[in-house]
Amino acid sequence: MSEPTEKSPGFASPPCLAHEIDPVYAGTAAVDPQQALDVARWRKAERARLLAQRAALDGDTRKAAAIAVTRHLDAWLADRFDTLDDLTISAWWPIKAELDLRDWLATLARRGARAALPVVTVRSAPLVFRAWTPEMKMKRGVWNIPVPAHGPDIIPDIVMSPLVGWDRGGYRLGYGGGYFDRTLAALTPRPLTIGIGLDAARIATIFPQPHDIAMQAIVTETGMARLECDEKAP
Ligand SMILES: Nc1nc2c(c(=O)[nH]1)N(C=O)[C@@H](CNc1ccc(C(=O)N[C@@H](CCC(=O)O)C(=O)O)cc1)CN2
Ligand SMILES: Nc1ncnc2c1ncn2[C@@H]1O[C@H](COP(=O)(O)OP(=O)(O)OP(=O)(O)O)[C@@H](O)[C@H]1O
Repeated sequence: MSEPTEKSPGFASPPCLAHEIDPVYAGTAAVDPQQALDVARWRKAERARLLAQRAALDGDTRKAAAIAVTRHLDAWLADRFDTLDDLTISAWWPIKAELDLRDWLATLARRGARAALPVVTVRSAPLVFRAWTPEMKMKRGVWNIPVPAHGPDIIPDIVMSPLVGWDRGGYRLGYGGGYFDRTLAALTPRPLTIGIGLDAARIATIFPQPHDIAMQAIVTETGMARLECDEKAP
C-alpha cells in the first residue's frame, strides 16, 4: 500500500509545541476526508505488519526487552521524582505479545506508589483507570482483557501506554480504537505520558492526525528514545 501524501499541514508532524498555538495543529482546522481515509487505511496495514513482526519474536526476547524497559523506567523515575510516594502509575494487562510489565508494576506498591490498569467501561469513550494489585479479583473486560472487578475510578499521575508503533515525534499507533487519545484529551491536568514498546516498532512517521496526542517520552528496550521535541521529554 502506498503511503499517504502530506497534502495538508494538518497531517504533518507539527513543529514542536505548534499544536498549542496554531488551529491547524490544534486539531480545530478542517480535515481532508479523503486524506483521513488514506491515513486510516495505511495505519491498518502498518498495524498488521508491526503486530506480526512482534508476534514472531520468541518469548525470551520479549521477556528480556520487558526487563530492560523496566530498568530504564526505574532510572527515569529516580531521576525525576525524589520519592514514588503517592504516585499512581497506569500500565496494562498484556495482550497480543505486548511487553509484560506486571512483575514491575507489582513492585510499585512496595515502593510507596500505586499501580493502575485501564478499563473500557463504555465503547468509544475515554478509558477509566482502577488501582491494581496481583491479589485483586479480576473480571473479563472488552477483548477479554482482565480488569480489576471492583474499585473506584482513579486518575493516574503517569499513563504508560503500549505501543504497536511509534515515531520520533512521540506519536503512537495502537490498536485503532483511539482510546488513549480520547482519554488524554479528556483529562485536565493531563498526566505524564510515556509510550512503551520495542525499538523495532519505530516508523518514520505515523502521519499524525489532529486527534493524535504525542507521548512526552517513549521508552524501548534500548532506553529513552530521542524525540524531535526535546521539550516534550519529561
Ligand atoms: N493490554 C492492553 N490493554 C488495553 C489497551 C491496550 O492497548 N493494551 N487499550 C488501549 O486502547 C484499551 C483497550 N483497547 C481496545 C482497542 C480497540 C478495541 C476494538 O474493539 N477494536 C476494534 C477495531 C477498531 C478499528 O480497527 O477501527 C475491533 O477489534 O473490532 C477494543 C479495545 C484498554 N486496555
Ligand atoms: N479525542 C477523540 N475524540 C473522538 N474520537 C477520537 C479521539 N481520538 C481518537 N478518536 C478516533 O479514534 C479512531 C482511532 O484512532 P487511532 O487510529 O489514532 O487509534 P490508536 O491510537 O491506534 O488506538 P488506541 O489509542 O486505542 O491504542 C479514529 O477514528 C479517531 O477519529
